[in-house]
Amino acid sequence: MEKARERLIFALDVDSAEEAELLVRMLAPEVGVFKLGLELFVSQGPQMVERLRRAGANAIFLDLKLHDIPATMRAAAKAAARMGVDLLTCHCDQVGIFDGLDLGRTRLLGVTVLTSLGTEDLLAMGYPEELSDPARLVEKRARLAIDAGCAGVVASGHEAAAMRELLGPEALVVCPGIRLGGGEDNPDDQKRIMTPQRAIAAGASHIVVGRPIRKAEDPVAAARKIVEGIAQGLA
Ligand SMILES: O=c1ccn([C@@H]2O[C@H](COP(=O)(O)O)[C@@H](O)[C@H]2O)c(=O)[nH]1
Repeated sequence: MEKARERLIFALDVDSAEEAELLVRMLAPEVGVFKLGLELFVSQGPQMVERLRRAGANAIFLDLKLHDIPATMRAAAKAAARMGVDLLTCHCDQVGIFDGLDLGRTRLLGVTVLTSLGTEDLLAMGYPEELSDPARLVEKRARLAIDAGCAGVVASGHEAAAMRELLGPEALVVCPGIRLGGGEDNPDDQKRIMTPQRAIAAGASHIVVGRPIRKAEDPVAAARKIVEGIAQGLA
């Protein structure tokens, strides 16, 4: 089960430092990586990284989805690396953004197409018909992410198999938009959803889960059930 647990990333989408610490203490035995996203980072600031560590988070994923000109992206990535986070997300619109940059233990993940987006959203954003299928755009953006110097990508479970084939066995393929009952569960604002088992079996290295654990009656039991799903997907 240890191998399965390491692949579960829990999204700490709360705005209070105390609530985040409580969740880390409660879920550390079940979860491999804790994700510090925009809500908590903007509310509490960089000090939150150290607070999560002290609460028991072994690995921290800073999900800031950096998006700016190369000089600003590089400077922000270096600042995140100084905090010693394990993973950091960015949008990669230009080749070679991070060329020659030593970020130590911090590995970069390129965001491909947000899991809350579907074909209609891409058309509304101005993408042409041939790129309005999220899978096509994910592939293009994954290539840019790797060319920019990322260790992997964020994509939905629907693209996990294609990502694994394109990027090879070592790449990180991190999949949010996870729902336990697949299409039958409440998707909230997610459009491209998949079960833990199917996402992992398709080639995801990690899955990201927030509300299905946080809003469960028993978050520890929900996390355990997800780890079981991951183990089945690995088998
Ligand atoms: O494409 C993306 C990229 C990041 N996320 C983040 O993952 C979690 C998902 O939360 P749920 O409650 O399990 O839906 C959230 O923190 C997002 O910011 C994503 O969903 N999709």
